[in-house]
Amino acid sequence: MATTVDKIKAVEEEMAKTQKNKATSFHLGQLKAKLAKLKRELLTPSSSGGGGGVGFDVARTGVASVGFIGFPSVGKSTLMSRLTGQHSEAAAYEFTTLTTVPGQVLYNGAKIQMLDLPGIIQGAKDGKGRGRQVIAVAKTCHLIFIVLDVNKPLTDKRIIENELEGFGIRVNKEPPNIKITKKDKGGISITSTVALTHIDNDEIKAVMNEYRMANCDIAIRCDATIDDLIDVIEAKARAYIPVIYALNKIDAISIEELDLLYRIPNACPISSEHGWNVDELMEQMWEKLKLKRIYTKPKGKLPDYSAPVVLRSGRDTVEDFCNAIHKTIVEQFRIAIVYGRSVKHQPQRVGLTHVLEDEDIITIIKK
Ligand SMILES: Nc1nc2c(ncn2[C@@H]2O[C@H](COP(=O)(O)OP(=O)(O)OP(=O)(O)O)[C@@H](O)[C@H]2O)c(=O)[nH]1
Ligand SMILES: [K+]
Ligand SMILES: [Mg+2]
Repeated sequence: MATTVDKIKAVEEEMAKTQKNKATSFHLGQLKAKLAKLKRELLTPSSSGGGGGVGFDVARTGVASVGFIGFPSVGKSTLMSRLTGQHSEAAAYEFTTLTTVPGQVLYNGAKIQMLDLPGIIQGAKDGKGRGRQVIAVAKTCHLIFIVLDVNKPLTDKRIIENELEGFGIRVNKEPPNIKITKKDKGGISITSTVALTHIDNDEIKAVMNEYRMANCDIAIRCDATIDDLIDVIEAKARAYIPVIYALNKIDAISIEELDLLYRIPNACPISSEHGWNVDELMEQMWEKLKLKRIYTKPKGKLPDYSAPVVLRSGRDTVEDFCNAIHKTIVEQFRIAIVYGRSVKHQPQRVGLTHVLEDEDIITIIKK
């Protein structure tokens, strides 16, 4: 019997043979959906040849985690030791690091977990080396540092991105603005608020057909591609994760070369060995993580600026704040008084569902 990897290869070959035009768009849509389903099968731990993060995952600490991904010997472990003080074995030979090594940094009062990971190689997503387990850990992180050696070709960047993409990670991207609502009958109806330049209705219908979704309303609010549509259907298998390219070993290049590196978006040139520009890397990390520092002000006293409660965006309501301090607080909660960017009036009384912003000051009034 053909393995999932064989089936993927067959579909990819057929796609390569098929020219994209009006007559083939239904067929191509079907193939793309087939491919996405096969890839999910490959990555689901229970299926044959699958690989989850089991064995490579470690206990999570702190408010957010950052995973280090890169080819062997680009300097991930040197960076880890530099940032966290947690020693992670570094050496001139490849695959020095064989498992996840956790460490922690305290930045702006937030405890952030750093995960040094083994190096991956091209083809990792298809099961080469232990790449799948490594990428599975990265998929659960809130931010990924793609570490690159600036002495190596810049095409490495694209190769690593492909590996992550193939594992369902979407790099520096928001989920596509497409809403699919299932119905009992009535077939497929497609509405779009912008002109669709990449897909036609035939293709969309082919994908929905392949997923056995015969009745649904599809509202498209972006110039989506067929891959975007599939990403929305496969939402459970996708992770939208911010990435910073840590361009390491800049001590080995010239100033002219360094100037070019500064033009790459989402990149931060560094030298792990010498500690050059790692402050900048930490600043970029802070921006990408979008954490919110909430200062507590005991009634009638000054706010405590020394130890903020740090929340992640999306889990940033007054209720989340209460739970971050102690589970029982919500039961005794009457009202909160908030100063800062999240409120119009300074101060303002708010309830549990109110969304807080970075550097808000809060007083909890109990029943
Ligand atoms: N010149 C220079 N060398 C560096 C720098 N950072 C790391 N190295 C060297 O690169 C080699 C590999 O470093 P590691 O930290 O072990 O790299 P790694 O990515 O963790 O490697 P694996 O765990 O094997 O995947 C070592 O010889 C380091 O001394 C740097 O900023 N500049
Ligand atoms: K190494
Ligand atoms: Mg290492």
